[in-house]
Amino acid sequence: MDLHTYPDRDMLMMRLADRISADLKECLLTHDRATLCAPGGTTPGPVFDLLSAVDLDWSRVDVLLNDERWVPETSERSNTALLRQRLLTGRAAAARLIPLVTGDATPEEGLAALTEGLEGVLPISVLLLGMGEDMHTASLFPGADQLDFALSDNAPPLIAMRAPGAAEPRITLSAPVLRDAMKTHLLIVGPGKKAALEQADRPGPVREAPVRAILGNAMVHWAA
Ligand SMILES: O=C(O)[C@H](O)[C@@H](O)[C@H](O)[C@H](O)COP(=O)(O)O
Repeated sequence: MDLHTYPDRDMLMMRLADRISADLKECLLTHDRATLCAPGGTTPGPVFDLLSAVDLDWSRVDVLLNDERWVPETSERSNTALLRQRLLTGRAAAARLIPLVTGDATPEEGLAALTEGLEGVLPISVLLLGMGEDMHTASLFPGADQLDFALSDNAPPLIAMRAPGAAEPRITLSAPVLRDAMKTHLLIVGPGKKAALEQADRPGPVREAPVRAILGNAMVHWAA
């Protein structure tokens, strides 16, 4: 495992934002556009704040969530709202947001339109992921109804997912799309997630620790 440990969370967020912006700039040197794929949840806000001020050609960047909770954007659980408030502001307001939610009642109903919206933005250039203490990443939760499908090599890019560990239905990128990313960073903080990471790093079935699907490709960034 490629684990990077930082003296504190502030340092982690600064160094990670630097790395992600360098990855994006490098990609834009040789490609017309770059895709930055980002998590929701409570951890990445400070990285987004720092990135939003970075001087790069954001008009050539597509921003896509790893996964979305099936809630309206007015909900405080909306990952899209988090991106709009913390990342797609300042200089980064010029980036293009690729939606992962529709006004449909269920993710199954929105799936086809959202999958069409992914055309031209894959593979992911720079992938930032989070992880839960149950070792889920994106919305690949242990015990989720579509987990085996989402982990399979022939999975479609987007999957509707319901899981005991998730408060609402989700839509998530599948394991093959996450694994195809050119650069992958996993952001975790705190002792509970460190212990979970160590457990995931031991051999075992991916379905019991879905983060294993990407662990071999990822730079892992941790601070207490
Ligand atoms: O919508 C989500 O919940 C995510 O994208 C999810 O995969 C997240 O990254 C982890 O659950 C960690 O979440 P925290 O940062 O809140 O611990």
